[in-house]
Amino acid sequence: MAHTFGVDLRGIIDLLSHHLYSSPRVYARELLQNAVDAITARRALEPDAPGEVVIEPVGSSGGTLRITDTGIGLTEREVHDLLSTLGRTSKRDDLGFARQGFLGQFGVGLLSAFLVAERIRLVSRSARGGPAVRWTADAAGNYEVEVVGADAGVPVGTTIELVPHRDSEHWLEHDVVKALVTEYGALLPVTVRVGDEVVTHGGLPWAEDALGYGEQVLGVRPFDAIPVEVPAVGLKGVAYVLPSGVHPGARQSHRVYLKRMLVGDSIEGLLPEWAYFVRCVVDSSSLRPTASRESLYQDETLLAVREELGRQVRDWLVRLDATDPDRTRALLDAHHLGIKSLARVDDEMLRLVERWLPFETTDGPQSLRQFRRKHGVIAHVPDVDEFRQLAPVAHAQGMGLVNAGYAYDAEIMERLVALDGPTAARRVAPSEVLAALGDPDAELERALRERLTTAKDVLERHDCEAVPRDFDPGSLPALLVTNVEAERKRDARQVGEQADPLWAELLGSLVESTSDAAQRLVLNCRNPLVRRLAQLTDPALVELTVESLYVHALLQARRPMRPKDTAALNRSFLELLDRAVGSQKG
Ligand SMILES: Nc1ncnc2c1ncn2[C@@H]1O[C@H](COP(=O)(O)OP(=O)(O)OP(=O)(O)O)[C@@H](O)[C@H]1O
Repeated sequence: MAHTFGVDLRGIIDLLSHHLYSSPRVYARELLQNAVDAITARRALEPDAPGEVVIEPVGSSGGTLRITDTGIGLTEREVHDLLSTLGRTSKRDDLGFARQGFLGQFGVGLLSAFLVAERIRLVSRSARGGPAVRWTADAAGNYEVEVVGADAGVPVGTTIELVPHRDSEHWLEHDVVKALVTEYGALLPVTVRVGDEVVTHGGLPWAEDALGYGEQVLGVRPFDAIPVEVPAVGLKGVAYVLPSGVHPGARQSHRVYLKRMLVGDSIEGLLPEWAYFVRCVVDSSSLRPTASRESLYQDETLLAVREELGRQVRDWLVRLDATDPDRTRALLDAHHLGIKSLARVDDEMLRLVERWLPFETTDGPQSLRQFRRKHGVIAHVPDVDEFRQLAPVAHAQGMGLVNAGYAYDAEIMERLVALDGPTAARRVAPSEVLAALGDPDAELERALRERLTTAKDVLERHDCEAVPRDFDPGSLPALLVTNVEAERKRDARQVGEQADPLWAELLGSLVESTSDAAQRLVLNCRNPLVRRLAQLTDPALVELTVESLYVHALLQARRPMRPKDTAALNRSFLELLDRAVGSQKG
């Protein structure tokens, strides 16, 4: 024998309120949506039919909330069929596909009224004829239907009345209702009133003043407003480029309307991740909402829309680059991370980065293109600290270096090589820079090494080995580099394989060092102070000079100062001062 499932309405309402909808506030949206759909249905029969929804919150109409529409209304049969059967809807066709033009489709929305009401009363008269009908239902699943009568003066349309739960009255009061209805429905294409106040806008506010609307929505004046459109899903709107201060990890959130009804303010997944500095406000006629209508269904269509919107933002960037260099630079300043990330996979973005984004170089901040024009190749170091150490050395040798130690830099260099060939960019190993330093005069080196033996304690204290070398400019007394022996040996072998024999030999001499000190102080024998150091006889002065040179080189390398470095700085500075003042007195 066949049986039919029974449904416990209380269980279903509990499911809706705790697991489908995030808050009881959605009741306002569902009622509004049904009213608008009813007007749409009526206008399909009578194009000139009135389109108005009036909401009277608790207080203005006694202890209940009333929502009246001038829609298609319901016949007695439809009331039984559509309102009293869970999941039954008039908004799907015979094959079960959502009908064009309607907001609803699942046949459960009306139940959300039970999130705030213990009883729903509905009076309706169908535009298709027949008497007015009254339907009364409670949250336990009991309902009654009665015919009001053909001559009761009920106009075509529907009035729904909610009798609130004891603790839900505030959801139905004027201020809350007005705020909810305005938030969800301000852009709806019908007139919606809360009491006497019309809350609908009439048009799309971003179409009138995109930047002004953006400022209102974002709380800050956008950098720019890009009109976006995806006709395949009836989508139109604006992509707002944020002015600055957005973190790349920040969650993207967009304001999305479906058929002019708000879905939400923090909808994700509408733009590719790289566009983290863009926020959209869009309305679409055919993107699919989830059953709660609080987010978008993640399907192939949404993926295609995401691609297309990403493409439109990117095209805007390319246009900006071609027409407005100053704004392009300002944009890159604010959002270089997102744009760099895009440059890894997009050649036009790569060119934009190459032309406009300032990189730290031995010639000061400049674009890769500028650097390449001067040096022929983008010689880059893939680590910020390494760059800081090597930059003064390289600069002194007239060797140009680019700091490629920030996010995406290395991949950008690889892309440049892939596009423009191996001469476009080249990674520079530390040993390559050090190898360019010459051998000092033998006599001077011998004298200097003797002094360095005197200052052995100072050098040991700083875990440092001193190496005399000969290089330009003579004004630079010393350089401090990290002695990463293993890495240097590896680099040297690598460079040695590629470099000419002379270079390979120089490299070999550097690598042969057996010191396991963590740092290397490269003293410049061309520098007058270093030359004088070689002649000093007072051991205390030798120590003071070596420590001062060390501290100076440390500051030059822009390394973070550890407490013992700060102590050394104070000690040497004060002692030098003391000696200078003392000698003045004498
Ligand atoms: N104000 C109204 N005027 C006319 N018919 C209505 C009204 N409200 C509800 N109905 C009828 O009741 C049916 C069920 O409504 P309900 O809100 O539960 O689901 P839905 O709107 O079809 O879909 P969804 O669950 O996506 O909102 C509707 O399909 C519609 O036919």
